[in-house]
Amino acid sequence: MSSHKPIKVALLGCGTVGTEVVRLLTDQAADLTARVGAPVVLTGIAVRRPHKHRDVPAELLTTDAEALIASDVDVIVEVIGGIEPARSLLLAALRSGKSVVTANKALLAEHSADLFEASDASGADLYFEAAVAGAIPLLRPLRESLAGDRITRVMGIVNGTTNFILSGMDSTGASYGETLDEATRLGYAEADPTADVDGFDAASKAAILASLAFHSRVTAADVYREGIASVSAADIAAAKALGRTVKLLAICERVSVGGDDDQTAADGTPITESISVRVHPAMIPKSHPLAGVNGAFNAVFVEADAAGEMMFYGQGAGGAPTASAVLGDLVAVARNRVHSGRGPRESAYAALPVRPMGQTPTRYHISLDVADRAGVLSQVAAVFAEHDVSIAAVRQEGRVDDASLVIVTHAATDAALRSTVDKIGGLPVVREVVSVMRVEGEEL
Ligand SMILES: NC(=O)C1=CN([C@@H]2O[C@H](COP(=O)(O)OP(=O)(O)OC[C@H]3O[C@@H](n4cnc5c(N)ncnc54)[C@H](O)[C@@H]3O)[C@@H](O)[C@H]2O)C=CC1
Ligand SMILES: N[C@@H](CC=O)C(=O)O
Ligand code: NA
Repeated sequence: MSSHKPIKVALLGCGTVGTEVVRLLTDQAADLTARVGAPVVLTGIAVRRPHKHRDVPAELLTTDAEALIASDVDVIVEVIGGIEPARSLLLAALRSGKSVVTANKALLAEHSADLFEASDASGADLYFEAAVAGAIPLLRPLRESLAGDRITRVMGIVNGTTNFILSGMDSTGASYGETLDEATRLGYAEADPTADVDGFDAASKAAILASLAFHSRVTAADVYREGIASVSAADIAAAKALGRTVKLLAICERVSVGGDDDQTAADGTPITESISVRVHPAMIPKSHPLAGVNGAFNAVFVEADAAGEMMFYGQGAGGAPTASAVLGDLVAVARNRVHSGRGPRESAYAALPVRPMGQTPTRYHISLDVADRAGVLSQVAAVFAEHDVSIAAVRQEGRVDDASLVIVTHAATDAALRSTVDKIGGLPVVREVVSVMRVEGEEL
């Protein structure tokens, strides 16, 4: 039996994730006590609608989240989502020395500076493993296990809803709308699913990943973002024809600053390294390990100087998987309280600047419908040359009166590639730009 006084926990929000947190806390109470070294006791649940039917102890429900935070609880678990009132509630909790566990990526991607400052001022823990890639242990490896290495790249599928939709479109030809409804029914989608399909959710996660991986402060506003709304059946067919598949990727990578860039920091010192943080659909080869990640599963590749390549894979969304990560954090902060310890602090010391997307090296796949006559290829190739974009592969297929031309480029700046596509689209010999998509995960 434990001799330490109970660790009192208050839950804010009781929706998809909150309900599962209550279930796990209840079902595993004895094990949690043994693992923490003290009983972990849920003392209140703040909800918006107390009379709604939920499978949780009704006597714990309250609509007064502030009062719960002001009570003698040790840990606040926040699964409300969104910026306000979550931000004010968590700042109040941290300032009064309560440990905080949150799954709220939108909040962390915008207000981590304030939250970490409040956590530092009082010495209270701030844990958020559930905020990125659901159940998958990813943030703790970045913050702790890899803290002695130099991470160079983090690339992955971090949004379950969009991966569920793209997988459905690729495998069964299911429609976008049908699969989105199903993802919402299964508890994967955000309260407002446009956060998923427009890439905001993945961009928040990319900001959190880049901040931790590169010890820099990156907010959601710094992340280049494209969602999946523009991914068409033609894009998916074009990818399939080339042995590729389309995924919404979050990519965070170090980019060396070349001689031409000549960038300087505000204090005049030359910048030698920057980071690219971006979310967009991309074609990846079917042979790439991320290509086999389907449904609401997430997977994240991490590359580090000494460790080499690692991949983290598992359930990235849904009530129970997300609650697993919340409970893991809850055990960690409870243990810290029992042993008077503290989790890792934020380390934004490297302060690497985020590179504008236009200056980021990317590669494009371009599929064109062109007139089938002599000289077309040379006209198209001339536009690439004019923009200093080098072509890695070309495939041309003729038909009766028109032909298709598929081009994959070598890396060039995104701005040069965009200008190239714009100019090609205006050539009289080009009937239609059928598909344009970035290419990741292969060397040519
Ligand atoms: N559902 C998932 O797969 C995952 C969700 N998350 C995050 O977890 C958080 C919760 O997500 P879900 O449970 O899916 O959302 P949800 O919408 O099912 O639950 C949120 C609950 O909070 C309640 N709420 C809103 N304002 C409140 C207030 N002022 N006081 C008390 N309760 C209030 C809502 O009525 C709702 O029941 C979000 O930050 C989300 O981004 C993170 C990873 C995965
Ligand atoms: N809506 C999110 C939930 C988990 O973070 C997703 O679909 O991944
Ligand atoms: Na996680």
